[in-house]
Order: sequence, then structure tokens, then C-alpha cells
Amino acid sequence: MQTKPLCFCAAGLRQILSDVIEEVRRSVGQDIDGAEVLHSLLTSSWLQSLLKVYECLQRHLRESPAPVLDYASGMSLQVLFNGFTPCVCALLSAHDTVAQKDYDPVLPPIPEELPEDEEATRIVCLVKNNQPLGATIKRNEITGEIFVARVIHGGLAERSGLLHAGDRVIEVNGFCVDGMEPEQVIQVQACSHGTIMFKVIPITERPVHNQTMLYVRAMTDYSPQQDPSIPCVDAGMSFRRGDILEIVDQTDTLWWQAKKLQSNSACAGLIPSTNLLKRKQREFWWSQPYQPHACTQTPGFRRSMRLCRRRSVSTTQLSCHTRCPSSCCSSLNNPFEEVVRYQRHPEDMHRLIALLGPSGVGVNELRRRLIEMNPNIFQGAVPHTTRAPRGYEEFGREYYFTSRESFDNMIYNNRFLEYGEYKGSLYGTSVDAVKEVLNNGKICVIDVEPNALQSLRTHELKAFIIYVKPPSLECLRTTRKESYITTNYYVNRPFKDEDFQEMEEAARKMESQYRQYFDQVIINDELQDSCVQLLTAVRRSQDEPQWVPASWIRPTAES
Ligand SMILES: Nc1ncnc2c1ncn2[C@@H]1O[C@H](COP(=O)(O)OP(=O)(O)OP(=O)(O)O)[C@@H](O)[C@H]1O
Repeated sequence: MQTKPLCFCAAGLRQILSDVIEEVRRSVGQDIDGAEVLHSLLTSSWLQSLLKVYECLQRHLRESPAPVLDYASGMSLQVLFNGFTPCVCALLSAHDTVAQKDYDPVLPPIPEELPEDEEATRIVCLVKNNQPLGATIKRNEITGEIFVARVIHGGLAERSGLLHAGDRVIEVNGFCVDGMEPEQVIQVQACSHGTIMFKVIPITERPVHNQTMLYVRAMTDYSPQQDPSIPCVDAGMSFRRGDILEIVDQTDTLWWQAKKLQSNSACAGLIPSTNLLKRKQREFWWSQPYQPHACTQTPGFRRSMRLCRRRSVSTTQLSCHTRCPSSCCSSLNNPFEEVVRYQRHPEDMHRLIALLGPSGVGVNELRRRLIEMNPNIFQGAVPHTTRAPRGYEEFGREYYFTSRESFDNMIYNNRFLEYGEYKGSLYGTSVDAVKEVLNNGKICVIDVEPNALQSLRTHELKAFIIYVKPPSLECLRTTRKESYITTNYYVNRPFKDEDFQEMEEAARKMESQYRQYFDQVIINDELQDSCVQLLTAVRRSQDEPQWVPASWIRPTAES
């Protein structure tokens, strides 16, 4: 191979590389062992990119900007005199900082007296810049030694790569911490503002963690401020039901590290693990005085006769344990629901659209308008009833008229998403009625009571749940001036202030219990705007990736 003088200018490097490639290419032709692999390596795009980066750096070194003056701040007085703003003075001062290369943090000198077992210790200096350290400590109660308990993902300590869980801390800012309480150690480190120096004995064998990516939907609320058992309140992360969390570390069986998807913080926070949260919830549940089951206190029964759903929940015989998704039971079972990103394939069945909201908010109005907008695309599900058909009604159009016996059979076989009794007749929306619409390639739009949510959230229907929320009282008064409310007695009358207050109260309860299931919230202020929002949400649900329970996609996985 021909050799060239080693020249580190970019063009020289590129020349060397192309010579080498040419040489290797010839060897490929001669069938020399390994030449093919080498050739593909040298021609790989990443090597070319690396070379480009190198070229850029070289160019920057050659053309590095030179300071205009050594001390430009001297011009400030002149600038001020001429009426320029302090911003210009600040610019000049920044110029000087760069010109004098005065931007490196000033670190304290490394102590001269190093202990004999010097190899075992490490001095770590971190520039805090008002950020939290991103590590927690613990004390060995027998020896009094202080250890790094955990390093928070994305925090200062982790980014430095110098502190690890299990490292023994000997000194902080020159203070020996052996025998100190963790709170005292925190006090010492809290006192330092610029830099902080640790003397540590690094852990000898750092465990290797193969963390898999895990995303969950919180099914409960959590606040570190209200949890006396959290190892470090400041490192804790609060979350609300419905938040999507990325679990970044499950090393500790009790305290996980997580990031909130909606937040743009690079730093993770501590949250209780599933098992710990379950334990806390059980303890809390047992500590509460007896209250009637929340499932029997469903807020805001609807007044309209949509399926007569308002109807006595007591007659629906729904088993709370299997069906009620409210916070009182299902979150006790599972405080986190594993979720995955799901994008419906254009050839797959559409996702079921389910609307819910407090009575009178306009769920039915919005549903009706959506279907009217394009009946070829949107359709409701035909309900079943045991009542006799009226003159104008047709089987399969208004209702599927059925005998009490076959209705009971359907209940027994779990074929209803929801059902209830009104004036001695049974009414219900069946899974098959929904599937019939979906199988015809249409988007099925139904409105439901919160009790039905669990039965909609299945692999089969993949319901997208839209919560219709009332706007402020003020806005309700102005937007509903011309509207009529349907009362329990089928009387239409104008809305009163009490109706709005009742609606807001029902909304508050519904949100506090079921928020975790809402895929979208629409505030129904101006009807026209709400319709547009609904249409957009429905389109997004069908065409854009959404978070759905992992069990829908991997039906065998535990959700
Ligand atoms: N944004 C809005 N602005 C003005 N009027 C509205 C708006 N939304 C709904 N309405 C009117 O409010 C009344 C109640 O609406 P709707 O029947 O849809 O309520 P609902 O949520 O289905 O509750 P219920 O089941 O108890 O009837 C209707 O007269 C409807 O036209």
C-alpha cells in the first residue's frame, strides 16, 4: 500500500481514506479474507459523517472568531453617554468574557494530602448552578457510614457520570460525614452554592441494569408532599390520574424513577412502585371510616331518555368488582396501567367513539350533530329494548325489540356495554350492535354512563373516550340562553342557574373519579366550536398514534 505523509487537514484525511478504500476494494476482488467487511466499514455512511464533523471542527479551528478588542467594556461609558441601552453594555461585557476565555467554572484545588489508600477514593467536584444534585443518600445504621442511595436519571449527578448508587461518601466540602444523619449531610451540601466537592469510595461492582422502556398511565393521584415515607421529598414527582409516565428505573423495588411525558424536564423523579402504591392504597382504604360504595353514588344521572340509562343502577346488577372502573376499586388493583403507542392501520376496524359528560352538558346534541354531518361515516348503535314497538317504529331502526328472556340471556352472557330498566322495560346497548356498525366500515359513536367505561375499553372495541366538560358558569349562562333542558318528566324548559350548578357539581365528581379514562376533553362552550373540536378529535383517534392499554395490543399481557 502506498503511504502518504500524515496530514491532519481534512482534505488530506479524505484523500487517505479514498486511497485506502481503493486498495481494499482491490483486495475484495482478490478474495482476501476480511476485505469485504473492511470495505463495507470504510464506505459506511457513519464514517463519512464522522469525517464531515471533523472537517467542520477543523474549519472552526482555522477560522475561530477573534475578539475585536481585549477589553470592550471600556466602551460602555461612551455607549451610555450616546444614549444606548444597558443591553448593549451587557453585550460588550459578554464579548469580554468570551475574549478572555473567562467562562470555565472555578473549581477548588484538589486537596494535597491524599490518604494512603488513595486509589480507593475519588474526588468529585460538581458545579451546582442552583440545580438540585439529583442523588439521594442513606446511612448504614450499624456502621454510621453514608452511601449514595440512588442517582436520579437526567440529574446533575448522573450527567456527571461520577457518582453512582452504592458509592460511599466520606466527605462533603471537606466535612467528614461519617456518623452524620442524612439530614445533616443534606444541610452541608445545601450550604454550597457554586461547586460542591465529594470525597467518595466508589462502589466496586456496579450492577448492570437492562432497563426496558415502560410507559404507564397513572390510575391514581400522587403527591410526594403528602407522603411521609418518601426518601426525599424534593426528588419526588407528583402525578395525576391520566398522566402518561415513562418509568426509567425500576432497580429499587419500592421507589421507581419516572418522567412525565407532557413535561419537558430532562430529570426524572421518584414515584412509589406498583407494589408500594398498592400497599399505601390498602392502608389508606382500611384507615377510612366505612362509606357506602362509591359505585352506587354515580354522579349526574342523565335526564334525557337516551336508552333510559339514568335508571336505577341497582337494577342493572353490574358487579362493581369486575366492571366499575372508578377509583374506589380498579385503581386498588392496578395503580398503573401499562400503555403503548397504537396507530390504527387504515384497513383495521375503526375505533369506537364514546362520549360522556354530566347530564345536560350537550353529549347527545354533539353526537347527533356529528352523525348528521356525515351519516355515511358516523353512525350510532341501535339499542335493544323489551318494550313493545310503537306504530312508526321498525325492528333494527329505532330498537331491536326483544323478549325479556333473551334480554336476560344477553345480560347473563355479558353482551351489553350497559343496560338499565325504565318504567318496567329493559333497555341496553349491546356489543354486537356496536360491532355491526364497525364491521360496516363506519365509525360508531355512542354516549355512555361512566359505569360502562370498563366494558368499552377492550382489545375488540378499542374505545376512544371523549369527555364533554361544561364551561364556566358565566359561559353556561350566555351560551344556553336559547337552550332547553329535558327534565325527568320529559318537559323541556329553559335552563336555570340551579341546573348549571348541578351540572358543574356532577362534572367535578365525574372528573375526580374517571379522569384517567379520558382520551380527550372538549369544553362545550360555543356549540359550533365544540362540533369542530369533536370532529378533529375523532379524526385523530382513527388516524394518529394514541396511547392505549398494552393489553389491547398484546392481549395476553397483564395490563
Ligand atoms: N354548546 C351549547 N350551546 C348551547 N346549547 C347547547 C350546547 N350544547 C348543548 N346545548 C343544548 O343543551 C340541551 C341539553 O343538551 P343534551 O340533551 O345534548 O344534553 P345531554 O348532555 O345529552 O344530557 P341529558 O342526557 O341529560 O339530556 C339541549 O337543548 C342542547 O341543544
